Amino acid sequence: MSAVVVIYHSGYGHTKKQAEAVAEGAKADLVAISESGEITEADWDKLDAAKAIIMGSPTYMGSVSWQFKKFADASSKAWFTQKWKDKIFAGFTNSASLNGDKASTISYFMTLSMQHSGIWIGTGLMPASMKASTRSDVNSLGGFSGALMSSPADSSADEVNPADLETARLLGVRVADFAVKV
Ligand SMILES: Cc1cc2nc3c(=O)[nH]c(=O)nc-3n(C[C@H](O)[C@H](O)[C@H](O)COP(=O)(O)O)c2cc1C
Repeated sequence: MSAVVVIYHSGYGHTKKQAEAVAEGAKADLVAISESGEITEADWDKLDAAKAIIMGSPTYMGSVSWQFKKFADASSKAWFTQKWKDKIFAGFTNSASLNGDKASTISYFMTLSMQHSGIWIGTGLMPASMKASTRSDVNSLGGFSGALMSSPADSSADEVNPADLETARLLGVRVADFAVKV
């Protein structure tokens, strides 16, 4: 089992690419939440054993998908005994608009992490916010609290932005570093 687990939902495959990039950076186990909002008992065991949990969901209607929320509600079982206390947490989200209220999704991940008495890790990345900045720069969406990706509504999962994937990968690297330190 890996020290870091990436748990995510993706309806149409875009956020899956982002999750894979985070997992690559963190050398993490990937756990996909199913279309019915379920994970297996073995997946729960992985989460219980992890030092760090990185959460991901597309932003749907300004928040996590209902499948992710079903997982979050099911995590109340771990919450009752504070099983995940002092684990490291981080998050990422992807949506169509450049903004699209992605911050609400990241904010929800942070709330969930605090309910589990965890330690939140942000991206630690400076934003690409100069006149010369482009969408080919790392962290061009300026995510401090979590890694952000924007996938235009008419784009396929194979067309996700490489710089956003690199932003995701770097979040994974950072979380894995902290998992070793803590
Ligand atoms: C039900 C639904 C709600 C959505 N709500 C938002 C939204 O609030 N903001 C936004 O920018 N995009 C929104 N989108 C677009 C998705 O976030 C976008 O298509 C994303 O790439 C989907 O990721 P996925 O392929 O991992 O499911 C929504 C899409 C769906 C299907």
